[in-house]
Amino acid sequence: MGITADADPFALALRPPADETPEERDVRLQAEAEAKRRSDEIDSMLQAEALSLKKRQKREIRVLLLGQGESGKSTTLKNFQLSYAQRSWAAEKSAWRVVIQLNVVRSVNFIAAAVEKELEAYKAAIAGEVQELDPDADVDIDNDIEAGTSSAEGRRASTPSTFSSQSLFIGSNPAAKNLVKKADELTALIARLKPLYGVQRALERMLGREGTDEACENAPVKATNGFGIPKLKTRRSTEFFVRTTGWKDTLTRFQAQMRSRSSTGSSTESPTDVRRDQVGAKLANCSSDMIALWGDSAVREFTGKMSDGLGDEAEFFLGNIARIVDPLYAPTDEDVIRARLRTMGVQEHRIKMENGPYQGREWVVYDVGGARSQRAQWAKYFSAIHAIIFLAPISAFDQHLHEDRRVNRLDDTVQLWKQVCSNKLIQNTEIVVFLNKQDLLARKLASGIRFSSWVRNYRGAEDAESVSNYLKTKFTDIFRQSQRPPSSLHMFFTSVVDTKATSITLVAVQDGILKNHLSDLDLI
Ligand SMILES: Nc1nc2c(ncn2[C@@H]2O[C@H](COP(=O)(O)OP(=O)(O)OP(=O)(O)O)[C@@H](O)[C@H]2O)c(=O)[nH]1
Ligand SMILES: [Mg+2]
Repeated sequence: MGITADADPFALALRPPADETPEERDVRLQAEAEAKRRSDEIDSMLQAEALSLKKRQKREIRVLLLGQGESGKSTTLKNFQLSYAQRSWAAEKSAWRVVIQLNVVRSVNFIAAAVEKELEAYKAAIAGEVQELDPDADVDIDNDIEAGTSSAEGRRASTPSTFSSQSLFIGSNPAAKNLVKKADELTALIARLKPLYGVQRALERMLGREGTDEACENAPVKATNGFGIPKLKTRRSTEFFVRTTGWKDTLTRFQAQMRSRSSTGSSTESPTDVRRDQVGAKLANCSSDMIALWGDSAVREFTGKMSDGLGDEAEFFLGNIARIVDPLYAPTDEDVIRARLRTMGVQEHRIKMENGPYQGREWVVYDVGGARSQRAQWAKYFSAIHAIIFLAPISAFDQHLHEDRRVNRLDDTVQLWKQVCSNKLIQNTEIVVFLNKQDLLARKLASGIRFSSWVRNYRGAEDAESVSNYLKTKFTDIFRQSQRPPSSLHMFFTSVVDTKATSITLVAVQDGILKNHLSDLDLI
């Protein structure tokens, strides 16, 4: 049996009252007409908004940057900003000063703690107070700073046992023996650098320190061996990060305030001013000792033998200490490109093209955190993107993940690449691969580190071109297995710290994306 008007609760509710007068009827009809007019108005507003959003989206090129931690994703993003939005790049440049100073101080503290650890081990051996140092253990500089101790002091409190002074001393780094010849000089130098622990903390607070990524510490991840690479043990990952991009606005505003205060001659100092002044003074005081530490041949030899630990930015910034700690220091384009600030979560960046044939069009670039604990967040960005740029840092073939030292970085990249290729959500997406860090690969191979020692199946020459071509073939083979159209893969050899070469690569990337997405991008 069907529902009658009497049984339908909606019809019942909307039915005019049975005793409605003609006047009441007119009022009711007028109110109904007014309600309909307003509803139509809202509908057409929503329609217009949806249309304008669609139009805007048609003018967007949405790109997702993927790859393990330190693969060069954020550096690639900076290249987009430098190439396509020079005005906003210039406006934000000065905000990077604090990050760059933090990069320098962090590297110096890391080296000082590593050297100190070796010298303490040597002294203990000489004094007969031998304690076992784990040759594979890393300097946990963040914990030392928090605890207010040096790395070696912190370590002294750990379980002692015995072994021969010879093996103790040679333990962690074969280049360590040359440090001993200068033990007293280096110990005094490192003692003078102690104020830099406080400077590191202060700089982190200026950026809005958010702590460490507990989730990725000692993560029990099973190491897979795509290339048959040895595995090592875990270590803590405690690199500084900020979660949002807001720090740039805060620092830019702060710097603008400073400029206006100095131009008006105002002398009222805020706590941040005081902190900044103290940081500046301590940096200036330690400047010559920082330069001396990095300039020391034994220290340089020792750090050169540490494959994991110092970031790729370290060498560049340590070579420029005097310039960076100068009170009038203003970051250059290259400084900003090289600055390292770990990404957490997924950050959306809108880059409006300020010039060129696509002026007015907008890049929407999603920059993700690459550490293992971050990767679960990637998938929800897979839909509605035009392209993925996959960063493979191929110089890292002899290095291990910060978050899990059992896992070789090249091996991890290969596993990630397999996952990207087999993902069903991105079957129609352009895939761009940057076989990145070519400059470091060339340098590493030239220094005598052999690719074939780490990738046992490799039989080619030990030069960057041969190794890169070998990897290109391997990456292409994996892509082919996914049975996707070969035309959707674009592969480039890159060093994304080279901004000139990268800007040319980005034009090729843009052309590749636009060519294959003519139908869904509103092109002239
Ligand atoms: N020499 C050299 N350094 C590079 C290259 N690409 C990136 N770097 C450096 O490597 C470091 C890490 O780069 P990022 O761009 O921060 O890496 P990321 O992939 O964003 O890392 P997460 O944010 O941790 O996921 C930075 O200090 C860069 O300057 C390269 O091609 N050559
Ligand atoms: Mg990043």
